[in-house]
Amino acid sequence: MVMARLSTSGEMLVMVQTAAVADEEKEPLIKEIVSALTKEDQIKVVSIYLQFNDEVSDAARPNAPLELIHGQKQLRMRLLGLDFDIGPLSFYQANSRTCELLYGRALEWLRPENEIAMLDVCCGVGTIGLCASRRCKKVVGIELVPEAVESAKANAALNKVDNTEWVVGRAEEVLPKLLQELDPELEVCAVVDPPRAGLHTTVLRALRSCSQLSRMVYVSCNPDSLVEDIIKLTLPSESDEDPFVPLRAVAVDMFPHTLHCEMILLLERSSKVTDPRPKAKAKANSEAAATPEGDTGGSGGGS
Ligand SMILES: C[S@@+](CC[C@H](N)C(=O)[O-])C[C@H]1O[C@@H](n2cnc3c(N)ncnc32)[C@H](O)[C@@H]1O
Repeated sequence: MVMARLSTSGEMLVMVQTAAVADEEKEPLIKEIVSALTKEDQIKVVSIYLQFNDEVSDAARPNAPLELIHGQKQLRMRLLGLDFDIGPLSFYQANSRTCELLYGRALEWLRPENEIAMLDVCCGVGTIGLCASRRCKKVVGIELVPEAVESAKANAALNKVDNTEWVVGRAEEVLPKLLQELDPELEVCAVVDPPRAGLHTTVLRALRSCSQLSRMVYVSCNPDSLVEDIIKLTLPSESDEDPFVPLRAVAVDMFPHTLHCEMILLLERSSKVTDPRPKAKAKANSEAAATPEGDTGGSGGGS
């Protein structure tokens, strides 16, 4: 398996994954890979990693042996005026250009302004949180992969951002405690951007029951898990007076010529949203009253 990542300046990081090889086969294998990947002038391969993976999986595995066999450790990406250094094991959006549109719209809807604190749940190398950090009081990012969290910290320093905090761990283990320990005076908003499986029930419950959390943007690459999670965040229940309400949604064509896309969905607390339905109902009633004998234009029969 070969994973290739192209930077905005045309440089490439490549990770080659094979089954483990005997010690005496390793050197010749490395020589062959490096020579094959660097002889092409048109592609500037600046970093090559080799990972041994004996499991039945073609994904980058955080705990499998990994070796830098050529060039620099990380690839630099430029995004919305900031620089991000990323390694081979960290998630990074596949399409840099569309990614700017995605983050731009997500943050426009989220409005992480002034004194508000922002949670970046499943933050990867900290891209969304860092893009928001100059607008809000504080950003707290949570991410499972240690390499990505190290990059998020380094990326904050690289961009001279000093109001962020990055926590490594599973969101379902870290987030409930983190929300409980928040300064109660602080208003909070959140971006959640989980993997295809969506958010863990514990995370959904913690987000829903945190009254300081007024607004949330859900970024998703899987409409099935998005729908399931949104139902859990919005369905009215007797014990919860103030569920979230979905307000806006848009699809972003992150993967052109495929059936896949990213979704952005804005949720606000129901107490902060004016229900448009009474207005619509009042309008329909006044229109019906203005029609002679309330005639709706039909043949006169009831329904
Ligand atoms: C779709 S990516 C989004 C990353 C980042 N927001 C971005 O736009 O680049 C999902 C991220 O969630 C992380 N992740 C997966 N399961 C997680 C969990 N249980 N808790 C926290 N992070 C998790 C993955 O490692 C990955 O970085």
